[in-house]
Amino acid sequence: MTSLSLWQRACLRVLERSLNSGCSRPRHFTTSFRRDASKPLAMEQYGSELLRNFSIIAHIDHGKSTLADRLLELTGTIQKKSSGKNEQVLDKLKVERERGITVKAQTASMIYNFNGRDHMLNLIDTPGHVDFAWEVSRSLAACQGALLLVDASQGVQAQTISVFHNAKERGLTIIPVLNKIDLPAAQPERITAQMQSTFGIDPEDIIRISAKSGKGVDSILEAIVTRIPPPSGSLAAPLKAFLFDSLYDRYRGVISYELLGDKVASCHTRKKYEVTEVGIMHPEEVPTDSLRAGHVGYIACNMKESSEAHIGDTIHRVGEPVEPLPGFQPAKAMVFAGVFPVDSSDFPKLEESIKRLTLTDRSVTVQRESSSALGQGCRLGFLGTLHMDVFRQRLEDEYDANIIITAPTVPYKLIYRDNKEVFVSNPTEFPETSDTASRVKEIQEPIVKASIIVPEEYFGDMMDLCFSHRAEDLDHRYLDSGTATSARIILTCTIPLSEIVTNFFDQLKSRSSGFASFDYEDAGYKQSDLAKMSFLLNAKPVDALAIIVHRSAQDKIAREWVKKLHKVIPRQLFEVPIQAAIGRKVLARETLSAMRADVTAGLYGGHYERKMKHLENQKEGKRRMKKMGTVDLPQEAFFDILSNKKG
Ligand SMILES: Nc1nc2c(ncn2[C@@H]2O[C@H](COP(=O)(O)OP(=O)(O)OP(=O)(O)O)[C@@H](O)[C@H]2O)c(=O)[nH]1
Repeated sequence: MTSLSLWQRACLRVLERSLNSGCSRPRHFTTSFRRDASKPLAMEQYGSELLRNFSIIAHIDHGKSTLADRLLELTGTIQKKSSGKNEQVLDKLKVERERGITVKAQTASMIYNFNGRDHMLNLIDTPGHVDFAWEVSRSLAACQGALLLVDASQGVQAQTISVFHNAKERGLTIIPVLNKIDLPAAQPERITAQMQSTFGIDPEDIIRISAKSGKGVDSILEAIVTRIPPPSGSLAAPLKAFLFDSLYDRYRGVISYELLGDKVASCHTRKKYEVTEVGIMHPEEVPTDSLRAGHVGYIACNMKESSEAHIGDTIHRVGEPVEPLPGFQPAKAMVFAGVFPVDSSDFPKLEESIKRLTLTDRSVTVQRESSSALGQGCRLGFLGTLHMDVFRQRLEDEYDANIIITAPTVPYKLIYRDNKEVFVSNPTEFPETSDTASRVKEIQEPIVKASIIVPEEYFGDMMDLCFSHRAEDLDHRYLDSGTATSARIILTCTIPLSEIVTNFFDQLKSRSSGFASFDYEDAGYKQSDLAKMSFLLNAKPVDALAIIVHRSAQDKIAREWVKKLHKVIPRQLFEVPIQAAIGRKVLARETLSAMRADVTAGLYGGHYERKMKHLENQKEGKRRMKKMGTVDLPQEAFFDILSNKKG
């Protein structure tokens, strides 16, 4: 049998001079392209004036994926489901279906006949959660227009504002859409006024729809063609493709179309590749005879390493060098955690799975790390905690990995006395307090500018929540002008990132009965009084449990954690002190009592002294054990401690 690696190829989503593409695991749809399956799709009939590249942007759950499905159905790209089940076509990952969220931007091309001419509309679906803002900007870089979707019952939310500004800054044409007008709680007039006052949108431009029932959706298609400009680009110019996304497709077999046979090169790495296939996402891969100016599609080529695919790279034909297209801000990892295999012999397999997965999710950073408690592992950087959760779930779902993930840490900045700046995102590398005094001049932590939109009645609770998380510069204003019932307030503040990577979001939701929405953006670094807290079992620190804490909360955190450890660590043959310490100072302690085996059980009657002798021997044995004994912390205990952390 041919080895798997021979079938492995890299797929790159590209935007041909502002064209992109996407690949995903094949599923089967009946498509409206009544084409001869043995022949690739002819693309020359879609000149750039007949192309529209657009995205749907919205706050989480406002209906992007549902609208995408309706658009695909209306254009006959997919068949309408007779079951009426609202399973979303573009949410392809298992984790997306289970959680009902979009994590990974997907692409789909549809054909829409307007004024007697077939237009190709390329839709790039975007995620809504704040953690995935990078995916959103990446998608927007490939578009000329965006549908700004707002839920008619919920109105403008925190991410509606951030995605609107993101699209505006890129000069995209924005088509405002009011969704869910079928809901009894919909307040279209009020939300229209809100959109007008918040974004300066003309109410006349707002299209009212129900993505669920399909009402009004047809007018969106018309607006896409009439309001959004076509992509620019010239057929005569040399090939210039913007690399937008990449995917490692381990299941691909032989490719039947040797379409281009062209050699292309990357502006970034200068490496050359042979193109074995090009095509469009429809929403599955559909091979085409070519990709032309403005088209959004994919290139399959013989790329071996995931690290060779640089998002934002420009691809050109070998021998026809071009000026690279402007890339975009690389993703910035904000939350770091160690990932270790439960069975340490599984490390090579885990590392390989992580490598593969990072090709489909380029925002994750990877570094090897080793821990004396957990063995060999990887330190991964994520965009946020939801992103971390999703990545973990994908590792488990798609690669069958059995892993332990350590508590999340943010990247701290240490400024040494010689003015050298070092970023530390692993608590084990954080200096001890004595070190801090002698060599480190200043410790800084990342802060973010947060905005929370909440109905007036929860305002007090939100203020409390912010204060208890070290928020500063609090400010607020009313979002709804005038006398609307239950007016909504937008609260802004700066807050340390470390405070929101734990349970902030859960508390925000529960303390506002789910009504608050939250968004944040990077606001740089700020000096802070931080220290490394170690946890000691039997006087020995366990490296994988170390955390960085703010001094103001150190006692509380120390007490909580030792209690938790006490609960999950199994009793040993000897007594085990569990301590939390900063430097040499112990802040909290619990004692795990020894398991007492009845060493006298086998003795019949006998002398009292004989019994005592046995007990003394046992005591001595335990003392010896304790002296040299390390506490075996089972992996499940790690799992319990770390997964319970938020509780
Ligand atoms: N009543 C009603 N429900 C809708 C409508 N559009 C979407 N929904 C529902 O709203 C929920 C969220 O819809 P999605 O399409 O998953 O939202 P999304 O914006 O893609 O969510 P993310 O991908 O997580 O950002 C689903 O339960 C949909 O069925 C609508 O027009 N009317």
